[in-house]
Amino acid sequence: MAGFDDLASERSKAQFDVEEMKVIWAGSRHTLEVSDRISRLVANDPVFRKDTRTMLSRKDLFKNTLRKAAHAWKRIIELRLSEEEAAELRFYVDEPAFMDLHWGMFIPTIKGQGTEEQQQKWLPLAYKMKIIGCYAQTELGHGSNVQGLETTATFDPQTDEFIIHSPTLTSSKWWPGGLGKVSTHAVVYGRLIIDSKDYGVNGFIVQLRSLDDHLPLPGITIGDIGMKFGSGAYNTMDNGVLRFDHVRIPRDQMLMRVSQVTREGKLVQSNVPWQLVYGTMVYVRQKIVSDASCALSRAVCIATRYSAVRRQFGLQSNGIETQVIDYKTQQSRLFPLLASAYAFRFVGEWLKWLYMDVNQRLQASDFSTLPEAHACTAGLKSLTTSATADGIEECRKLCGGHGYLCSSGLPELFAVYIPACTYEGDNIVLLLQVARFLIKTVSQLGSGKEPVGTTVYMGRVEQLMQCHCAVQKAEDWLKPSVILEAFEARSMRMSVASAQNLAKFDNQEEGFLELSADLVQAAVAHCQLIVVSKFIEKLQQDIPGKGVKGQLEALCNIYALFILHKHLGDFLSTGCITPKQASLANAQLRSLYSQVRPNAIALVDAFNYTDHYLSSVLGRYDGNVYPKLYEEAWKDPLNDSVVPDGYQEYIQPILKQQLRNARL
Ligand SMILES: CC/C=C\C/C=C\C/C=C\C/C=C\C=C\C(=O)SCCNC(=O)CCNC(=O)[C@H](O)C(C)(C)COP(=O)(O)OP(=O)(O)OC[C@H]1O[C@@H](n2cnc3c(N)ncnc32)[C@H](O)[C@@H]1OP(=O)(O)O
Ligand SMILES: Cc1cc2nc3c(=O)[nH]c(=O)nc-3n(C[C@H](O)[C@H](O)[C@H](O)COP(=O)(O)OP(=O)(O)OC[C@H]3O[C@@H](n4cnc5c(N)ncnc54)[C@H](O)[C@@H]3O)c2cc1C
Repeated sequence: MAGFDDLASERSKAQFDVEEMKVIWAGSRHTLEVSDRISRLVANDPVFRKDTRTMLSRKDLFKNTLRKAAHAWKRIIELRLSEEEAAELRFYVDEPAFMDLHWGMFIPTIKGQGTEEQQQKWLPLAYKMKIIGCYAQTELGHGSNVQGLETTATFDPQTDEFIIHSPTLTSSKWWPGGLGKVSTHAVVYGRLIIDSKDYGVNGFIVQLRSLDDHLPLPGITIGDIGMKFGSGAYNTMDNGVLRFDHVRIPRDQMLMRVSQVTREGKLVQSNVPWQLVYGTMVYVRQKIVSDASCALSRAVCIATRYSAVRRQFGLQSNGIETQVIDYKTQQSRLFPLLASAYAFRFVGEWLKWLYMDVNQRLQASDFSTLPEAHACTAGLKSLTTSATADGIEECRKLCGGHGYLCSSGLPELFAVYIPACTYEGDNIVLLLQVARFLIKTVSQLGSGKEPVGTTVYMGRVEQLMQCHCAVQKAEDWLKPSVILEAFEARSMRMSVASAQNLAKFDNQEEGFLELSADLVQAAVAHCQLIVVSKFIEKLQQDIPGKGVKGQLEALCNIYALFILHKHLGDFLSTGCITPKQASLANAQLRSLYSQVRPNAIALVDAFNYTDHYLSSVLGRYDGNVYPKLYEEAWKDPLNDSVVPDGYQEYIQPILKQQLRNARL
């Protein structure tokens, strides 16, 4: 039968050890074991069913999410799951919910910005979920511009309290997830005012709702901000609005790791940089990069399996049509996304390491790597989420008409994913942060301050400004050193050109605004270089398993040459490569697609996704697409009755009218 046979035959063609690739994708044998076990546990639990999500009203959808969250918590306790296993369980439940913000932002903020004492007080309550918290930073009038927040926290020395207040409509907290209907507490960001002096934005732990009856505490107005894009999707989350009318909290509820307010109302700065107030965002951006590879690989898995099952045109001698995955156009759209999923996985792994490293250094009062950690998390968050959002939509198109059906899983995945381009920092705003970092690095070249970390290549500025690409034949593009040099030279030259253009302005801030579109492109080039170089570094590790390394090399080359092809203008205009070398890169890319083709299904099997997680008829492991699509259609509530509700009121009168007209 079509589908079953197609995928079985594809799997038999694989030229590498899929089980070993699963370990590489998971990160370790241990992680694979945990994620495999937990994903099956979730898939086999009827409470975690997802198939009716797009058909529920907002209220039913939300209540169902609450039910799932409560059930998830119950299972975590009953099974005594570790922190790692519990996080996996929440991941595979696959439904945005207040829990994400509680575990993903509220707790990390207290850990990162609270003193030892504050952590001892609040963390046990949060870990046991005796309180539920969210992260209330963004306001109706200000999101990107954190320093523009208007909420005030005024110290009252009489009572040793802060008075939290929303002075204007635009100061209403707006967007925080989990705030609208669930959270009992929030970390609220507001301006610290002491003795009428404004000391800028700080975080405060504020109780919002009664722990007895869940009603808002006096002075607090709170609610949900309304339906968001798509059906189901992010509407399981209660993004909220919050206003304060002179709400009092004890002084020790200001998060005081970065600066402290004494009983006398004196502000004392710690030796840590003030930017640690932004620390949770660095943590979450790092996490978002890892999650991008999950969302993209999920869409790619669906589109790849379906492309092997779907046949159109080109009758072969045996009378069957061509699998659409065999069309070169399909390959040239699909395989770069497959390669990107792997590339984002590895850069995510590296970023996790970078984040752990910066944290360890911070504990030892070494703050030197913080600016790089900020630039890398901001830039890679931007790059990977934009590519993933676009990639999911491309996968929908790769599945033709059926991709537009909710049962393909792609519309909901797209709707749930796209806000990642906005939350935790608008992607353009974040690239501008990277651009500032690059300009600063370029301006310090030659000053004796050597560039470090991901900008170390900038130390070779003279060589990179002059080098000529050595490619003479298509296979030369397979050499990692050739690819790296081309990407380094492009990034170096774009940053230097931006810095030179900026230097022509008397006012640097005005210049920065004027040149911001070019600066963003320079930032993108730098971030793409990071992704390519981390993929290449990954390949230098010991990679066991028959054929695994070869497949990863092919994917790494596809990623790099696809980016080169997409941004050819950059590479040509900076003189990094010639038009002839560009055309050789293209020829090499085509040949790489042919190399990956027989392995495509096995490469997506290596993600080890359950059908429950994919929630897609088109992406089913068994390939049994058509009977299941047919079956799924009949489940739609519209098909509950043969004659639809409304027939007598609305259809019949039209038909009768037409009949009369026809007789006239
Ligand atoms: C839920 C989590 C669980 C899992 C994650 C997985 C998926 C996520 C799921 C759901 C998401 C749900 C929630 C989403 C939550 C949110 O969106 S919370 C709100 C997030 N808001 C933002 O991201 C706002 C973006 N804006 C900013 O970050 C800043 O305002 C700014 C754009 C960086 C500008 O800052 P500022 O006005 O202070 O200006 P600069 O002059 O540009 O910077 C001053 C110096 O500080 C350095 N800097 C800036 N940011 C940081 C930082 N984060 N860390 C370290 N350093 C930083 C900057 O480089 C300047 O340095 P200098 O040049 O040396 O002076
Ligand atoms: C689903 C979702 C969940 C969220 N969850 C939370 C949460 O839990 N807690 C929380 O506090 N917040 C949350 N947010 C808010 C989120 O962090 C902000 O929406 C985000 O930081 C973008 O800010 P903004 O909305 O102010 O966009 P704006 O800054 O208003 O952006 C609008 C446009 O202006 C452009 N722009 C802005 N500034 C510049 C500039 N300097 N230069 C060039 N262009 C610029 C942007 O690129 C964009 O195109 C959430 C948002 C969403 C969508």
